[in-house]
Amino acid sequence: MDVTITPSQVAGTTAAPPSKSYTHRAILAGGYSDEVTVRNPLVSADTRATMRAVNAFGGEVIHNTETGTLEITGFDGNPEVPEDVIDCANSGTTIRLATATGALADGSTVLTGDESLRSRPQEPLLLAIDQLAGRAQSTRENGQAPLVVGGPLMGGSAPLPGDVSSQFVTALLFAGAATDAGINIALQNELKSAPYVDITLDVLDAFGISARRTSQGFSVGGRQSYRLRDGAYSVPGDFSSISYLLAAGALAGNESVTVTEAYPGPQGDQAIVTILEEMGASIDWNHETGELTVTAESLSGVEVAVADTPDLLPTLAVLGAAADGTTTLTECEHVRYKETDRVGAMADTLSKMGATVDEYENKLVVHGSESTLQGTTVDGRADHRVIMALSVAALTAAGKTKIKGAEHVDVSFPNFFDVMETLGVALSRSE
Ligand SMILES: O=C(O)C1=C[C@@H](OP(=O)(O)O)[C@@H](O)[C@H](O)C1
Ligand SMILES: C=C(OP(=O)(O)O)C(=O)O
Repeated sequence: MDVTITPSQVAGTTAAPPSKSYTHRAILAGGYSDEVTVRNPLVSADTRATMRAVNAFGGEVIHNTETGTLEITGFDGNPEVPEDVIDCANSGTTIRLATATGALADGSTVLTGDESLRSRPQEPLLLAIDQLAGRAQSTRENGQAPLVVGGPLMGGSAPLPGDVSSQFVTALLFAGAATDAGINIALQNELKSAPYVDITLDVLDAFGISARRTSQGFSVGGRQSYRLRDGAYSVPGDFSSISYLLAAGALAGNESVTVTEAYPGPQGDQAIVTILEEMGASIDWNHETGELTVTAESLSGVEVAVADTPDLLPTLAVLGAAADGTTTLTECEHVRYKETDRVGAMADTLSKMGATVDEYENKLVVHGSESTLQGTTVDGRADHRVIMALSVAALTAAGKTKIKGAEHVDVSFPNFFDVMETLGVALSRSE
């Protein structure tokens, strides 16, 4: 599907979609448990991949469309050897978390995904699993999926680089609780995307699993049982998704845009609120009611290190292109290992729209004052975040912008374009 966006002003109130990161973890923790209800889950292409993984390991995930809940019967810490290959589609979180889960089973698990996923790095996790007495291989021996993993993983200590993906840490903490020995992770360098491990610790704690930071990295004790403390697990709103709504309101609001279900918590991407304030947007955030309101002002450029918040880079690049002055996004090398190289993708697509952008290995500089965005046809690179960020850029461009392959928003925000329409965006869909 292609979406053509006419420059529009936005206003109104909309609810934040449920968090993708929390939903993946709640589904997997439900899989590791006995019986669990997950309220307010994100049901999207990526979280469906994690549901498939839990089913493959012998659990059962049922989406009750009447209550909007997921009813999970878990495999209770003992994943079965899957009957078939697990298709993780486009989801990095799924393949990493399911790879470590597969390493617990007494047999082999085969995992693969789409072309994008099969190009993303997995080697550090495979080496760690080997170190922990499991077996893990890339079929092409290039550190990428398809992967074959076998167990049972005993646990122990493993070194891990911190600058490729925090999902390796998350994967080992989830699986480590079900090993005999537990797992100690020794980080070899500073952890990027660190708040995502805070989300992991938050979900593990809710499921009664004790895991912690150590002076070297992280540690989880073995022989623990996943048992949800409360009757059901409720997923909070997603701040990465919220970032597009706030950016639209900050750049193209004729009145304010209010996002509900925006409660403060461990999500690193809630930094979008302070970054927008620093750029000059007017924001009102009621932490108790979860209402977050933005009113458009003229924005000025900022310097932001995205080490902790990689998923904000596309949104920030667009904000920078529409702001006065220069926006510099630093510590962004790991943002190249996503569904696409998002540093390169934003540099190319925003340049095509008329922005002046300088791309460096670990830095993206957007010269807002030298940029006049023009509507044109851009390729969404089959990447949900690139597509959503470009949709926001299109609101302020001169003329219409056509975004190709826009259906990929189904990865994290399936009704993104419907929500944009309810906020006043004029758009059309075509095949
Ligand atoms: O654990 C998670 O839920 C995620 C971690 C981050 O990835 P990396 O840790 O690979 O940077 C983030 O970019 C991704 O969208 C979701
Ligand atoms: C990178 C992302 O997710 P994943 O790593 O799970 O594919 C994302 O949602 O931007």
